[in-house]
Amino acid sequence: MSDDSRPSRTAAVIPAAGRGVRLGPGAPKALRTLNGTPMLIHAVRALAASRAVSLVVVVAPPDGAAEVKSLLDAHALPERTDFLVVPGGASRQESVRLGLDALPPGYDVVLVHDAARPLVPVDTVDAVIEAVRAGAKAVVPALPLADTVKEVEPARTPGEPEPVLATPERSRLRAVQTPQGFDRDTLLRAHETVTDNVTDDASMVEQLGEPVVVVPGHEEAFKVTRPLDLVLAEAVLARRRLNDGF
Ligand SMILES: Nc1ccn([C@@H]2O[C@H](COP(=O)(O)OP(=O)(O)OP(=O)(O)O)[C@@H](O)[C@H]2O)c(=O)n1
Ligand SMILES: C[C@](O)(CO)[C@H](O)COP(=O)(O)O
Repeated sequence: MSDDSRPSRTAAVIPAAGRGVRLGPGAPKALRTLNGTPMLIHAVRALAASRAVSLVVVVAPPDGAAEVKSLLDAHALPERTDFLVVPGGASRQESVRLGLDALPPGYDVVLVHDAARPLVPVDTVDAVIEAVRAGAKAVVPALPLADTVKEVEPARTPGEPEPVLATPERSRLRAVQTPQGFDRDTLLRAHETVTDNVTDDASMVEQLGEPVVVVPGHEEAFKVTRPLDLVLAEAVLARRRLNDGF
């Protein structure tokens, strides 16, 4: 387990500014509740559970910074952790960059964690931090795939059959999660340099030509994307309560 006794200091940026279109109509995804508590609060608690994380920067929906500040004030969070809230942007990439702009000096390890992955276990968070502290410039937690994957020629009309182009060797593929962990300077350089639209921060570091390594992810770090994921997330919380003896 990590601790703060080493000179290295770790901050986490939590992009939480997405609408959650795939989840269906309603409040911005991070503000929707799981067992009565906003998803964002679950995600903040999951990151702040690591004793190595001393600052959490929450990137709120563009017009929701005041609401997010009130939510953080209204929920019990570890006193050892500082919190900042900034408004987000139109894409995940822009939201992460706005979070990085707000990072004060003195943090050399930076995690980027989706608010939409509210149940990541602290051991996964600590494993990512440890790998960065051990010298990796970019670390991603990931899992082997459960399904065979096909590369296709995407249909021009939804529902049309799609020709298969290839079947990539599954043993070499990983499904990537968050938190992704970075040496701060490398992540800042990636966000300053890469302008392509990408879906994760590690791929920006790859584009710099810097090495990225994978550590084991966790099933419970899944992303809440579609309505069925809400059912799964609440089932995981119910199982945890049972295991904790509540
Ligand atoms: N403009 C955006 C878009 C996404 N995110 C965040 O990036 C994370 C991963 O994005 P995803 O799960 O794809 O969320 P949404 O963009 O909200 O989902 P959808 O595509 O269904 O709208 C989420 O925590 C989301 O809040 C963000 O901070 N700013
Ligand atoms: C960052 C991420 O969670 C890694 O799996 C993912 O890439 C986010 O992608 P999305 O396109 O915003 O769902």
